[in-house]
Amino acid sequence: MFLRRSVTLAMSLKNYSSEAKNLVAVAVNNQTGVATVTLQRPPVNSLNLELLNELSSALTELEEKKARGIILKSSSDSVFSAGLDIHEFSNTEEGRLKKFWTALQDVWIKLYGHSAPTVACINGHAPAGGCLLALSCEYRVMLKQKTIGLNETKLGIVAPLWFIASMENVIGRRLTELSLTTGKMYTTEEALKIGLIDEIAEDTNDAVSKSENFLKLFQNISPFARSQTKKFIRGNTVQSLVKTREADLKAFIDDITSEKVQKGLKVYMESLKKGK
Ligand SMILES: CC/C=C\C/C=C\C/C=C\C/C=C/C(=O)SCCNC(=O)CCNC(=O)[C@H](O)C(C)(C)COP(=O)(O)OP(=O)(O)OC[C@H]1O[C@@H](n2cnc3c(N)ncnc32)[C@H](O)[C@@H]1OP(=O)(O)O
Repeated sequence: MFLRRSVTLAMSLKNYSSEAKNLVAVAVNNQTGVATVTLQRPPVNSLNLELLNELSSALTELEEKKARGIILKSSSDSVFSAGLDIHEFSNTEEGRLKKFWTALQDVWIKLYGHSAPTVACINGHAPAGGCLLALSCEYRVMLKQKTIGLNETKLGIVAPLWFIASMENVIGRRLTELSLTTGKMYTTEEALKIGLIDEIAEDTNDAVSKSENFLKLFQNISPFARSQTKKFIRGNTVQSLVKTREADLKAFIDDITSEKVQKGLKVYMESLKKGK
């Protein structure tokens, strides 16, 4: 039985980051064992080092505590996540850049390969890294009239292979190639048509309820059989990054610190501000 009453476990009170803020809240329903993980870094949940570290710790804890399901959502119902925090890219101090990319790799490895069933409750726009988080889950419910996609080429950057694989495993190679090369952002309705998302929701409550319904499918399935099956299906994709983490990190640092990319990112940030 799924009860609406959620208890906030001790872990949700923990402050995972070095900043005196909670950027990720975790609430576990003690009846169902389902955890709701809420990104809460206004205004747009851009993914900086501190948020990624908190998310990574939360995913580890939910693995250890054998959560029965994870619903990933945003505290805002306008933006799920604006993707990676572009300010992290302009801070080219190598120590932080390395920690930042390593934290993103960690989050993806943990979320993509999590033992618990995962749902992205995409209650807002989800460009780039926001789309990556959604693609890492097993099911996607999205609010109407929002947008989603891997738009990296529009910023003059190249989506790494594991971003590409995450999309390819959901919508196939042909559509992934078209989507990434053009940096296409899909509307919710378009995303449903191509299978990038699974369901459309009217509002956040509806999205949470649809996410919970998906997780109910596993009520009578052995968690071991389910998670091993997921591991067989996703294992190769996860391992391809695990084995190449150092090279991937180096490619990121080389690319992002190049003069050409830095100039392009500056122009992109200015265009975002002008768009207001
Ligand atoms: C060989 C391969 C190896 C390595 C490859 C190398 C590099 C590849 C690396 C990484 C891949 C990149 C992944 C990413 O995720 S990059 C980020 C891409 N994100 C976007 O393009 C989203 C941009 N934002 C938006 O479109 C809109 O903000 C959004 C639709 C999300 C929300 O619109 P809304 O109107 O609600 O808000 P805004 O007024 O636009 O924004 C408010 C505020 O927030 C700032 N902002 C927005 N997005 C970001 C961001 N991603 N990072 C930092 N800051 C962001 C925006 O500028 C506004 O700020 P201010 O003007 O100060 O209020």
